[in-house]
Amino acid sequence: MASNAPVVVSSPGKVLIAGGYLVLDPAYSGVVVSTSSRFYTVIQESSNKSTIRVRSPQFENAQWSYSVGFEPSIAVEASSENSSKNKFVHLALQNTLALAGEARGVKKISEILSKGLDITIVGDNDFYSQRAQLEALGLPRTLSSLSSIQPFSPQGVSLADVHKTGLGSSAALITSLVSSLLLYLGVIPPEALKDETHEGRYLAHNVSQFIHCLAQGKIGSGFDVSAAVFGSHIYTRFTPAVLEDLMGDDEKRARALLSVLSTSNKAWDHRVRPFALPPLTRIILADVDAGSDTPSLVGKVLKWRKEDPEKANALWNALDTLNQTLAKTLLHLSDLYSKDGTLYTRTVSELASSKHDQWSTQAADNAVAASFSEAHQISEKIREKMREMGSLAGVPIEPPEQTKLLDASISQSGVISGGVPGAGGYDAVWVLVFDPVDKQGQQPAERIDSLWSTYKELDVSPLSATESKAKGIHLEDVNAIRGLKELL
Ligand SMILES: Nc1ncnc2c1ncn2[C@@H]1O[C@H](COP(=O)(O)OP(=O)(O)OP(=O)(O)O)[C@@H](O)[C@H]1O
Ligand SMILES: C[C@@](O)(CCOP(=O)(O)O)CC(=O)O
Repeated sequence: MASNAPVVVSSPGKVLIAGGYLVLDPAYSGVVVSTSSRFYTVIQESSNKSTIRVRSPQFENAQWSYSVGFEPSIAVEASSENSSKNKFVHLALQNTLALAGEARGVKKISEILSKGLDITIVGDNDFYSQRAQLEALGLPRTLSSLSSIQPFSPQGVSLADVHKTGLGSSAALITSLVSSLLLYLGVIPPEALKDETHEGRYLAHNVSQFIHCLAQGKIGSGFDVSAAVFGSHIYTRFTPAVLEDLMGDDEKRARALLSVLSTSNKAWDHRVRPFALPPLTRIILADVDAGSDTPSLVGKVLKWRKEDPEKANALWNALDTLNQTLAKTLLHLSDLYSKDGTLYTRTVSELASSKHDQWSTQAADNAVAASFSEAHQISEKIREKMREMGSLAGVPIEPPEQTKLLDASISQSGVISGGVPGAGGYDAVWVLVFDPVDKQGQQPAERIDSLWSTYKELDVSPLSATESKAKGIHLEDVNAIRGLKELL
């Protein structure tokens, strides 16, 4: 694929709307929604022989040079002149190039790299808190203010100091970087990034999943990388054993990279089942400025599960049934739309201007209203169980401050459901609202916007993301992405 035209590959961020904690166990599944906010990796040929230069122009001090050696095997070395390190980028380069060497032969890879590479990485504004930008522009924290911030806005800080919003920046970054390299080095064809079921996409998944685990120093559930590769879906994790051999030992890694990461390795047992939010709805995310430490929440919940397995398993089974029912109900709504779009569209317009407790009248003889009402009730039960898990494990999964914010949000007209994403804590919420075709009067999204921007008890800032319907990794045209070409 090496050519003079830049190769641009994007990957979406994620929101785990159901299945936090449970998704760590292959016996359960999580419902993950991919976001319109994406990471973009641009690869261009450079004139620096066997040198790879990587830039992240949104950050201070974020340019790294690497030299590539080919004898006795492919080795990527960071230049001693780099003023900072980027472990995620370095490991992605080292392991993707090594795998490409195994797949295509070291000679071929050294030919492709004979001119060197210039790589530019950017993330949509949503991945990083835009509070400071909005303040500098004198704008309120609303959805419309966000659209006036320049794309890929400079953050004015180094990567180490940036305030992330929880959309999975490192997973989206690794996936777009790894996939763009696999494409550039001819390991996968462009079709892999267009066709949802192409084998090359599965390879991009396995390689990204491994490198993300290696960079994070642990084998997590991997739902974030999976969303970055495949888009919204119902995710069941892989058994961690598949990666164990590659995690610690450099020697084993050098020998077994391709055989472990190959799509023919049957030890990859993760499952990706289709999911999408219902038509004429919109997810709205908020960054809440009261960070919590996900690893410590996870550690405590898993410790509680070990100590009190009977109670924990009963709670997890009940939660899983609710999570799967929520996914099924939301998917059923897409079916109802396909069967009778007119009824569906009309019902959404009606429900959009009333509160969830008034939907039961329509629900009696309208399957669309009944399913939306059910989706509301199930997600409230999920919140209840997540709070119960929090209090049993002694961790703030949906702390009282977030309960108040969510209750106030969900009681607005036209709001279907909501919750704390992923591991929960203080730092984010999501809500699902109607987005009717017929936009008369105040819209549900505007009600949420106005509630959040005037909310006094917590510092809430919306994100601009909606659900990405483009299924995961995407091959882009540099001219079609606003603000990208100017950064190259
Ligand atoms: N724009 C970028 N350019 C280069 N590297 C980046 C960029 N954004 C993130 N990274 C890499 O990802 C690392 C952050 O990973 P970490 O796992 O802490 O984030 P995360 O959990 O994915 O965050 P969040 O889910 O809040 O977005 C950074 O230290 C850096 O190595
Ligand atoms: C708690 C957990 O299930 C989800 C964490 O998700 P998030 O980073 O809070 O979006 C951990 C994991 O799946 O890796």
